[in-house]
Amino acid sequence: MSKIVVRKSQPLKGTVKINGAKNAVLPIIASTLLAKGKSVLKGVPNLRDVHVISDLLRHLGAKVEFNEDVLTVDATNIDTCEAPYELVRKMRASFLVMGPLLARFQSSKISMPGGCAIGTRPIDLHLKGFKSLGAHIEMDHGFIEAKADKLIGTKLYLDFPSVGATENIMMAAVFAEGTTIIENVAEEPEIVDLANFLNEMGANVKGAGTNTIKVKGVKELKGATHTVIPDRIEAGTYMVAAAITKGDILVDNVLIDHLKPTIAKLREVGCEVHEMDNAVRVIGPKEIKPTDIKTLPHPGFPTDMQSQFMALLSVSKGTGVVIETVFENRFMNVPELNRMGANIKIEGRSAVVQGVGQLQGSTVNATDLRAGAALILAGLVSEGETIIGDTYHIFRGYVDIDKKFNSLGANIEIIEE
Ligand SMILES: CC(=O)N[C@H]1[C@@H](OP(=O)(O)OP(=O)(O)OC[C@H]2O[C@@H](n3ccc(=O)[nH]c3=O)[C@H](O)[C@@H]2O)O[C@H](CO)[C@@H](O)[C@@H]1O
Ligand SMILES: C=C(OP(=O)(O)O)C(=O)O
Repeated sequence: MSKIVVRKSQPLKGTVKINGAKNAVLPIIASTLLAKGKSVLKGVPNLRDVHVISDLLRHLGAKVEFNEDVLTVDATNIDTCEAPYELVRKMRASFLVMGPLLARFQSSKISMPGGCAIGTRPIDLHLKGFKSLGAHIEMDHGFIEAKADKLIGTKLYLDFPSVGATENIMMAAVFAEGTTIIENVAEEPEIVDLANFLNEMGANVKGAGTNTIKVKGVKELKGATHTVIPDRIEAGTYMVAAAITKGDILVDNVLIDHLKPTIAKLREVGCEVHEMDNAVRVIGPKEIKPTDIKTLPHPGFPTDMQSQFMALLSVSKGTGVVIETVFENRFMNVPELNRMGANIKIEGRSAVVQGVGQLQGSTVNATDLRAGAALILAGLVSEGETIIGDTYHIFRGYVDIDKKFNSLGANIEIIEE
């Protein structure tokens, strides 16, 4: 397995181009199962997770090709509606094939996704939605089997605006008889991108981006061509890199509207942030001011940016509090940052981050994807070398992370072992 070595760097300067969003493309790829004919997805990031879901679709019988950043899927012929453990355990988003398979074939059997380093991550809300549409759900030997004679439009209220449940139920409802109204849904930009793609394929989905989505059942979907939205979390990570290294980075290919909470917090810590049409320039402050952060469903501060800001606050001039309300266990990177000399204390769902003058390079482990990104950010301003293990988490979500950082003046090396 590879390790990432990060050496202390000068202030990072230059331009970095952001790839398509992992969290948009995964549900969109799953949704291609709904259509007969070929779908062409553009701006697809070359990430481990994209390869995992492509393999899952191939296992089901779809034809999938991935060249440069274009992924084509033809799911006209599907051989099986069963997704095995080996494919689902690699990535929780694999469970997103259940909604489309149930919608198109009235049957689907998917291995239960496990928890992960950030929480137990149950799927009860997904199942509640399928049941409400008329599916019968059974759990058997670690599999969840959903079956229906036919799905019928329904009205349901999500107890929590879960991103995955909103996506899965929205996809399950596209062929249901009548109209499905889902209330208290997630409003993330990735939900809007999925709804746009579904509509491009011929679905009738309204309200994505608000807290109520209405899906009017249609008879069939056809393949469509779609460009995936830019990755707001990858963008945010490079924006924090400008702040922590006191550099000056132009982050290109972004949608400013999706970056509002990140921009607001960067301004609070003293950054100069210039918003442009499709780019944002972040100039780091001489001294990083502390701030408080509370993660929330969109449009609140994204949990996927929490770890990166934790690294930033570790070197601020003062004390900040980070409250994680979305996942119950997303502070696994705190002991790793503390190994690097940070001063962070956890109290339940809050972390009190007292800024220190200097971090020290250490041997640390990426406990999850964004925790890994946070360790890279911390490594950029640590004395000496930071050696990061369990790097596969990082490659789930960041394309060419070493090359992109090095083009800005960093000294990051991937060592294959
Ligand atoms: C591939 C993808 O898009 N991943 C994102 C997605 O994950 P994911 O879709 O898994 O996240 P959810 O929004 O579903 O989870 C949020 C919270 O709801 C809980 N929950 C969820 C479903 C359910 O049936 N029951 C339940 O209790 C979860 O345990 C968690 O505490 O949204 C998260 C929240 O913005 C992001 O951090 C992830 O990067
Ligand atoms: C938690 C994340 O992803 P996933 O839901 O795929 O684990 C993430 O992108 O930070």
